[in-house]
Amino acid sequence: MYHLAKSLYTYATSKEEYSVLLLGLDNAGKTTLLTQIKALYQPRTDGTPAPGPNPSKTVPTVGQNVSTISLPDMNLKIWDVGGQITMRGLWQSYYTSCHAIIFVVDSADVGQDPDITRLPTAPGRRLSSVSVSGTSRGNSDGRELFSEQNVGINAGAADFGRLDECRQVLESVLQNADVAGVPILVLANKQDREDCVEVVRIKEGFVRKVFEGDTGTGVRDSRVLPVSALLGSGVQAAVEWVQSRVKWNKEGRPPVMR
Ligand SMILES: Nc1nc2c(ncn2[C@@H]2O[C@H](COP(=O)(O)OP(=O)(O)OP(=O)(O)O)[C@@H](O)[C@H]2O)c(=O)[nH]1
Ligand SMILES: [Mg+2]
Repeated sequence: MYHLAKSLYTYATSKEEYSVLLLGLDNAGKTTLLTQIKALYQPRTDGTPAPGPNPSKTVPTVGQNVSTISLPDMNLKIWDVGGQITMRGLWQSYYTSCHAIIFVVDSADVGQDPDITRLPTAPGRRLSSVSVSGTSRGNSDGRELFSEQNVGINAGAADFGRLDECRQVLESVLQNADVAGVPILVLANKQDREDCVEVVRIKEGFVRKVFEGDTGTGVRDSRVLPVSALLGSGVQAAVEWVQSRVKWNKEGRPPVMR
């Protein structure tokens, strides 16, 4: 009887917790986004809002930052991991336990015409040429997948910014069997910048092609949204999308009860 009462009490007082993984190239704005989300959703103990992002204090992430925000019907535990090449090998260790992925793209660093079909191709740069092995389609060592040659660095396509690198990194995330069925939100960040490209161009230029390609077949649910992590515009819509999709996918990836 005691055990029954205890489990009923625990059930009644606990909350569903979902893990959200922030991914994207270095400098995309992941840490800025996490800081903005905290400012919007995580008041300090005295009730005042947490401070918003401060560009002069932002440094490249080495390792991870994690914060839990409390929403009326769930907690979202948000993992911000470093996007530098040397950090990307760590990403896959988060895949099995995440309920959603937010892939952040710097909209001011994909060229003014972000259409992958226009990118010059250099032999040996395509991800399909990467040898794969191991249980999760070759990601036993993510560093190999994300080596400079494989992610299109020094591709000689200055007009396209880091478009090809971005596309290959997104493809390699989707290729991992551990993220199959996980909702993926792509954020076209830095929409406040004058030199940014519109979300529709990022979507049509490369994201849709990645999702519709071979690597995107395991994606259950995806969306592309414009945001400015720095100013906060679009951030609430992004959180709401994640909130609704993790719930919808709850049977595929059940939450942790806390
Ligand atoms: N204008 C503008 N700048 C932004 C925005 N988001 C991020 N930045 C700037 O972009 C730079 C990189 O931001 P970070 O948040 O550190 O990027 P990151 O993705 O966490 O980078 P890594 O930790 O290296 O993976 C910083 O100078 C930010 O101030 C945005 O929405 N608008
Ligand atoms: Mg960071």
